[in-house]
Amino acid sequence: MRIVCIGECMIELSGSGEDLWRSGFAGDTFNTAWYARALMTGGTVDYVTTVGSDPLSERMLAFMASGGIGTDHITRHPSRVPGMYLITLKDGERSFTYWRDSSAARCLADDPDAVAAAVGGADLVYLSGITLGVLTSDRRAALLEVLKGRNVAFDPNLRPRLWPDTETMCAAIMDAAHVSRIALPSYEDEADFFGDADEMATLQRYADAGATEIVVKNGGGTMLVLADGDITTVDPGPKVQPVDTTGAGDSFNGAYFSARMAGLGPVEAAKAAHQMAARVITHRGALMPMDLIRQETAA
Ligand SMILES: O=C(O)C(=O)C[C@H](O)[C@H](O)CO
Repeated sequence: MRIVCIGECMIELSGSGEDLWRSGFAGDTFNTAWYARALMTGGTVDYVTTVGSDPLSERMLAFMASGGIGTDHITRHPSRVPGMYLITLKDGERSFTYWRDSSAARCLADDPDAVAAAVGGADLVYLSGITLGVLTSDRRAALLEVLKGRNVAFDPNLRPRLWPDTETMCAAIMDAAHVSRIALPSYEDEADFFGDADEMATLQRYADAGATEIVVKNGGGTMLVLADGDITTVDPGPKVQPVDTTGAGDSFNGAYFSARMAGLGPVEAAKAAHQMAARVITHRGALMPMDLIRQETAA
């Protein structure tokens, strides 16, 4: 089994709220690759992006490789450097400050043939609304063209700051939905920007676009799962008090893919994925160390 995740990994600054910051590497699609890699027992997880030729890019690649994530299809930009973001917390709920306007990752689809080579033979290709939001509209179209007809999983991960306006964002999200078999939207965000009246409206919109396997995530609330034409309501159990919600949805996706690759059905996979996300929000930053992910999952 080979999963290919496409997007932007940044330098992440997380901290205790005082002027002492811990730096790491994170970015939604990379976070998903990380959790999938930690939880999958075999197979390959590759990441596709563009990094720079600077020392921090080297460290980023070394970090990815140290986690067992394939970097062979990551391209280099001669002068651009990685983007960066800083996490601010309020009662465990995160918000981000970004420095990414001219990051190297914005060039990840400059060579569509290279992307086609990277996803060739993949069992699953994963991208997000953030992947789309860092690209120009022509590169976005070229990327979606490469992905047409493949087994594509998509998390809309709505980030309005990456887009000129809500209309452009929503149109691009639905363009990606049309090439996706699996959709993993989060209800609250979707309601904010698409005006969905309830979780079912979110599910229906992605089903209408052509997705046949859908999980509508819902923070700690009830999820909806569409699989084989049936819709199941999944109660995730008691709410967890978050320390830092960064990476919750991404870890959900990684655990979901790992569970599906291991043969679990979508409903069971969604339950396992929710358990992973519930653990992630008790840790600071997007990524838990891989050995801790494995230990806590085994316990
Ligand atoms: O917000 C982004 O673009 C990021 O990728 C940063 C975080 O790692 C991600 O949002 C967490 O889900």
